[in-house]
Amino acid sequence: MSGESTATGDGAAPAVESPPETALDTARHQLKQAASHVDVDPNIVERLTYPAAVHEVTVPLKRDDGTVEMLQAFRAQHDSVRGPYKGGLRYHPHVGREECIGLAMWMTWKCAVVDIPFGGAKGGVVVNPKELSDDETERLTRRFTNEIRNVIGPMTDIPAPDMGTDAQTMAWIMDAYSVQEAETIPGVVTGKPPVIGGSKGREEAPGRSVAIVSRELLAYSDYPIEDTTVAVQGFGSVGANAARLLDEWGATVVAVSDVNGAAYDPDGLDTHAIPSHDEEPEAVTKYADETIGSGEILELDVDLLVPAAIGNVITEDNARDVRADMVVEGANGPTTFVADSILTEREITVVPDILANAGGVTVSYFEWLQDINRRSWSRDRVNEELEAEMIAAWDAVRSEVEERDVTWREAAYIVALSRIAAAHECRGLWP
Ligand SMILES: NC(=O)C1=CN([C@@H]2O[C@H](COP(=O)(O)OP(=O)(O)OC[C@H]3O[C@@H](n4cnc5c(N)ncnc54)[C@H](OP(=O)(O)O)[C@@H]3O)[C@@H](O)[C@H]2O)C=CC1
Ligand SMILES: O=C(O)CCC(=O)C(=O)O
Repeated sequence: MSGESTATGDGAAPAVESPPETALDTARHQLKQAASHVDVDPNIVERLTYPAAVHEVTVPLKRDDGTVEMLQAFRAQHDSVRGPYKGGLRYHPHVGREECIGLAMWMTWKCAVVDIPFGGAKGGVVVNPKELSDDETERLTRRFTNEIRNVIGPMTDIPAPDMGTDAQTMAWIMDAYSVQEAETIPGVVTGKPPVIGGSKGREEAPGRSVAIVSRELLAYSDYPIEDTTVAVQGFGSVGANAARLLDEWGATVVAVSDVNGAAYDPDGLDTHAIPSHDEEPEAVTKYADETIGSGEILELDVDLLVPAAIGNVITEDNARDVRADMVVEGANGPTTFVADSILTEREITVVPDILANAGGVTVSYFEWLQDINRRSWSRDRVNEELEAEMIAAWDAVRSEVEERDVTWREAAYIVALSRIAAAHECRGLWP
């Protein structure tokens, strides 16, 4: 299938080697570790070790030259005890079945940490979006929507953007789905453009929550933000928004990177002058005076490191070279399980993805509420409510850190797993 040959194409030029642990391995290890801290029915843990369903489809893509390529695509649905499945869709050459399951599990915990009434899902198409024209991306998206339309819906499973997809992709999904249903159904996806029911502030939200959590961690650790140095790997929806906010709030952002490498200035970069992935892909190093490698950014001697690109970048091989005092995970699963133990042993504080980047799905929830009510919120209201939700989640996790003397990741899992297990107990697991 040509989707498989696309998967090994060189267009994305990954800056890291193939993953030593799959997202699913990591997610399962983390669940097992969390379960050891919580008084939870082992049958519930066993249930949560597996996805409820994984839908695998093949999508014919008609290229502009008239040829047709068959692409592989997935939608993994993990758990819906607290509400409809929720999670992003990525277009990336390395999308895989196990990766989608692991990412769907993280969505379940993430929604529970911020206490929003959704479960976890994730999906994607095995394709390099940088090799597609806009027309090809639209055709692919509409056809993919048709292939999964029976398993998505505003009350069942609600996709959103992730790597390689954006607001326009969500608009095409909403349109393709609505045409089939013969009515306009904005709530089938979130992360849409505001003109068709998207929420103001959704695009910046995951980066904003990474910045909020970083700010809280710095205050908690007695690091004045104006004396703090930061490095951010990935300058897309998550990384660029996080870097720019931290810059605005007084931190010195010394390095930001994309797939080609990093712009570096020990005196601080002007993050607004560097094009984000949305503004111009692969342009971070284009205008920089000084550059370093994409991997090197992870080993800079900074106070705070924010990996916000792809998964599995901090591994057994480089975890001992990380020199930051704190890591706030912007990407999903940037730290492998083994690397996480090494960072813990080295007393490097790691705030996990399921808390740090949860602002995206939180504002997706606000968007879904706005769609149901057919009433839009102001950007100020969105940002104020996001701030309140993130601080509540931060406080819940911080309490567990303090009371149980566990890592921030264990604490976030304890909060999530307790809420999910309580819902399973209450609904009854075994019919
Ligand atoms: N978008 C969302 O709502 C959310 C996303 N996330 C997670 O955050 C991460 C980033 O997503 P998002 O910001 O949306 O993605 P984008 O596609 O907007 O941006 C990704 C960024 O990472 C860079 N990048 C890609 N591959 C590599 C690589 N191999 N090495 C270094 N840099 C690389 C890209 O560079 P280039 O421009 O050169 O391609 C780009 O700057 C993912 O893990 C995603 O799952 C988490 C929560 C919500
Ligand atoms: O907004 C959403 O529904 C999900 C965003 C996402 O995929 C994520 O948080 O990883």
